[in-house]
Amino acid sequence: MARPGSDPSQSAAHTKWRWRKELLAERRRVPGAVRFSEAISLSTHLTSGRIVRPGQTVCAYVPIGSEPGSAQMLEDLAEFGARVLLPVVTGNGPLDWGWYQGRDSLRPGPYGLREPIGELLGSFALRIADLVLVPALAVDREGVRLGRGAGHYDRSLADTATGTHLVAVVRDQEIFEALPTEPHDVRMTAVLTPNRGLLRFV
Ligand SMILES: Nc1nc2c(c(=O)[nH]1)N(C=O)[C@@H](CNc1ccc(C(=O)N[C@@H](CCC(=O)O)C(=O)O)cc1)CN2
Ligand SMILES: Nc1ncnc2c1ncn2[C@@H]1O[C@H](COP(=O)(O)OP(=O)(O)OP(=O)(O)O)[C@@H](O)[C@H]1O
Repeated sequence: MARPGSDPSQSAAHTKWRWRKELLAERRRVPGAVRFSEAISLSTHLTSGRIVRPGQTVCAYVPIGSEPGSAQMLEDLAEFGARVLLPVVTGNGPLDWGWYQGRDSLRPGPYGLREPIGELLGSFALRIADLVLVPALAVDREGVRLGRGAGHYDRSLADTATGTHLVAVVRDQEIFEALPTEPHDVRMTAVLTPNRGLLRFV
């Protein structure tokens, strides 16, 4: 990828915007068959018993567009015995959460998202999670994550209990040496990729 340089005359927010554009363009070029096999690999890691154990609570996400993963990943996690929470966008504040109750329990939400139809548990539901799978466009060696730029996850993750694993999910090529960062960015504790599995930062 043509990586946007770190021009000191540009703000971090502007540099982030340039990274997002490149990363999204790169993702759109990934053939469907590659996406499909990468999604299977992610599911295999998540149900290996080394990342999540049956009975644990996982905040996951329903992948949209070219994001890594699949709706099947949620089914696989549930079948494995994990309790799966999904994010619900309610405005500009932190995300709300609802239980994943099967593929028929999703309805269309904003930005082309699919969201759970059940009861909303409130933003603090995140505190019962053992692990949060965080959608990301890229992550760096220090755990800095680049998201879509709406700030939903940064606002939500500030509330997680200490000890909660924060796992960015990206493609193997989306781990970089150093990404632009701002003070509100919440560091990930690990990254999960299809081919390398789980890499811990701390
Ligand atoms: N799957 C998923 N769920 C998520 C997020 C995410 O990044 N991915 N979010 C992370 O904060 C929150 C929602 N925020 C979002 C903010 C912007 C866009 C967005 O720009 N969507 C594109 C279309 C996406 C595509 O097709 O690739 C758009 O509306 O043009 C999506 C989600 C909560 N749920
Ligand atoms: N904890 C916070 N409190 C208030 N505003 C915040 C907070 N975190 C992020 N923001 C605001 O949200 C906007 C987007 O932030 P940023 O570019 O870091 O998003 P992102 O992490 O890439 O996206 P997302 O979290 O939605 O996936 C910024 O304008 C930022 O000021």
